[in-house]
Amino acid sequence: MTPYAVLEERARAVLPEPVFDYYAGGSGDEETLAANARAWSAVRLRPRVLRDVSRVDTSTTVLGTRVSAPVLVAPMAFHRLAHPSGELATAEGTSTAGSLLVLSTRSSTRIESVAKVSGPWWFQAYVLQDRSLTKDLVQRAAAAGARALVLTGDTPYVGRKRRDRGSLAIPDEDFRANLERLTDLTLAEQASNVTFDDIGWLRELSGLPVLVKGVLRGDDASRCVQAGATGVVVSNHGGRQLDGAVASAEALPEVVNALEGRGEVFVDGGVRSGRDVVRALALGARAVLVGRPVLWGLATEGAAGVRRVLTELQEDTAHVMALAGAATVAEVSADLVWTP
Ligand SMILES: Cc1cc2nc3c(=O)[nH]c(=O)nc-3n(C[C@H](O)[C@H](O)[C@H](O)COP(=O)(O)O)c2cc1C
Ligand SMILES: CCCCCCC(=O)C(=O)O
Repeated sequence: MTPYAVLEERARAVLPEPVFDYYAGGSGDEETLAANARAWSAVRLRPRVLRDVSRVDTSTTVLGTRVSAPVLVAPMAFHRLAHPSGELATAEGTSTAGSLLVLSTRSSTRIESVAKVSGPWWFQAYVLQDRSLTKDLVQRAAAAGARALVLTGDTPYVGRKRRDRGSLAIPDEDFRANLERLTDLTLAEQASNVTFDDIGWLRELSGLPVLVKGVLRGDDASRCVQAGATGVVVSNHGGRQLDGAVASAEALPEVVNALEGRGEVFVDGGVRSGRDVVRALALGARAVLVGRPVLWGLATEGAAGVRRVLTELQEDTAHVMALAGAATVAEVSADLVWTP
């Protein structure tokens, strides 16, 4: 079993089945969920020999913020389903690992409380049916110290997951952690009329740089940047939205080529090892985001588990960089990828 599979099994053992299924599942037949992991494996590396790798530095910057490694925490909903300390534990584990948390609109803990215990963090924005709710959330996030917004663009409707058999109960207090005044629940659903124009709207509201998450095409990435985005996150939502969508590793080169350095490119989906991190950087990503592994760490050991997942990924990244002949993140360049 891979270290990731071992961790996943540990989480399965401690989580109620509906919660595990909600976290682990993908949409439809889970084709894209499976494709994500396979596509990283298909990227072969061309290691350099006879390079001085006696010291390897995995640190880098993301939108100007220094992080200990190019590995960030993806936005994920409802961490209190995994652990009573929820997003507070995730924020603590993330900052002690020197990483950066992207806090979900669907956080089950108040934004301001997370901000107090967090290192650098970004806020993930879903545009909700009642846009005044979104306005309030992003302005609160900016006031609480978020350094960027991540607008998720791939969720006009939530993907249908067969593993969700309707038995997942989200406690009202978790659902409403940041939506106390909500009376009509439908108003807190994702809006299905979000467009490129909303990038400028969010920038103006918050005064923050905006990344667009869920981009899988070069033309969309270009339009995001033209509309004012500072970059994009290449993502298929961890295989939870359009099943059959291209794997993230397959989409990344098209997006990187289209942007030609006009914005920072991040990627997520199936990143499970230092090999995958190095593959992503070599294909042009600034950093990766990891999702489910962080939830498994949180479920099994709280903040310490989140920290462990991130530091093990960092250490593995350093090891893979050394064996590939790259002493710094800048040295992880396109020539490391083998093209048949
Ligand atoms: C349980 C769960 C909840 C998620 N919630 C959100 C969310 O609230 N907002 C969002 O933009 N993406 C959300 N995502 C998608 C992640 O941000 C990310 O794209 C994906 O998990 C990365 O794939 P990985 O889990 O294979 O690493 C969620 C993913 C999972 C597994
Ligand atoms: C009941 C609201 C579900 C929000 C969707 C969170 C998400 O992006 C995901 O589960 O994936």
